[in-house]
This record gives sequence, structure tokens and C-alpha cells, in this order.
Amino acid sequence: MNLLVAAGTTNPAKLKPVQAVFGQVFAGTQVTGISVLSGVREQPIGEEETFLGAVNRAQAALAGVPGAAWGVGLEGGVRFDLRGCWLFGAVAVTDGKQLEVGRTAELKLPPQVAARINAGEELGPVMDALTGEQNTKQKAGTVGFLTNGLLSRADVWQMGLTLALAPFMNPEMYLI
Ligand SMILES: O=P(O)(O)OP(=O)(O)OP(=O)(O)OC[C@H]1O[C@@H](n2cnc3c(O)ncnc32)[C@H](O)[C@@H]1O
Repeated sequence: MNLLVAAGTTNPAKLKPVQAVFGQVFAGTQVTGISVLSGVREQPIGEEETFLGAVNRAQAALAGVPGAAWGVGLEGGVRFDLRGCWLFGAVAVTDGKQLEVGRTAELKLPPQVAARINAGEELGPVMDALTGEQNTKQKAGTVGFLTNGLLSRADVWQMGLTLALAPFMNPEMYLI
């Protein structure tokens, strides 16, 4: 029987990396995307809120998909520091007994985008307006646009999710 992974999203830019990573770790993985409440704002700001969204999504996904062995939550967020405004993703993975988190690398957002987020706008629509494209968050994303296509949003999630899975792949190394 296939191993069922529940991902708390229906966004293809997130489902693709979940399938790619779990498919490599466990042969025969099947990923089901489910729309869940993140419990945080549409545009989370700061690490705390973004990680909370990822954890809520992972737990809600596992609970919401009958027969699922794993729940995965991916939450996009931004954070501000003295050097600028940064786009990153928080990752949470649970097997129902243990919950682990990880995060993606981050990308500096242009000052004009940062100012609009600071004023309360959501990154997705802001980037759509700037690029003249629709629904970029479900495609190559801000990452794809600002790296001239060298990296996509899915690529970045893939690495963050792989890192989050390390404690599950080598449990003996993480014994206290
Ligand atoms: O369908 P869900 O899973 O909610 O996916 P999402 O892309 O709408 O939601 P996220 O939680 O990942 O991201 C929060 C917001 O950040 C924005 N965002 C994050 N990464 C982005 C990207 O690469 N390109 C465009 N917008 C992005 C977007 O506006 C999201 O509503």
C-alpha cells in the first residue's frame, strides 16, 4: 500500500516539492493536498507567526486526511531586520507522534515590495501587480521572478523540507 502524506495546502508550488521529497525518502508515496486553516494571517510576518502557521497546517492536514501517515505544513512568511525585508518559508512535519520543523533559505525583497507589505498588503498580489502576471505564488513565485528563473518557489521548499526530515531519517542520531 502507498504511504499517504497529507499536505495542508492545495497550492501546486507546494505540493510538487512535498511529492518530490517524500517520493525519494519513501518509495510509493502518495501526496494528498487538503485546504486547512493556518490559524495565522494571510501574510504572516516574523518567524513566530510563520512557524505557527506551518505547525497548524501540518497537524490539521494529518487529522483531515483519513489514513494519512504524515502531515506536512508549509507556510510562506516575511521578516524584517536592519538589513531589509526577507521572504522565507517555514516547514513542519509530523507523523502523529513527533513534530519537526525546518525552514527555507531566504530572499531579500525589493524595498518597494517591503513597504507595501509593511502597509498591510499580501506579497502574492503585490508581486502579481509588479510582474503583470497572475497567481505567481502558485507558479515560480517571487523567488522565480527575482532570481530570473534560476530557482523556483518549489525548489526552495524542496530543500527546506528535506532538512526538516533529517531527524526522521536518522532517529538514532537525535536521541538525547
Ligand atoms: O494555498 P496556500 O497553501 O495558502 O499557499 P499561499 O501561497 O497562498 O500561502 P503561503 O502561506 O505560502 O504564503 C503566505 C503569503 O505569502 C505570499 N507568498 C509567499 N511566497 C510567495 C511567492 O514566492 N510568490 C508570491 N507570493 C508569495 C502569498 O501572498 C501568500 O498569501
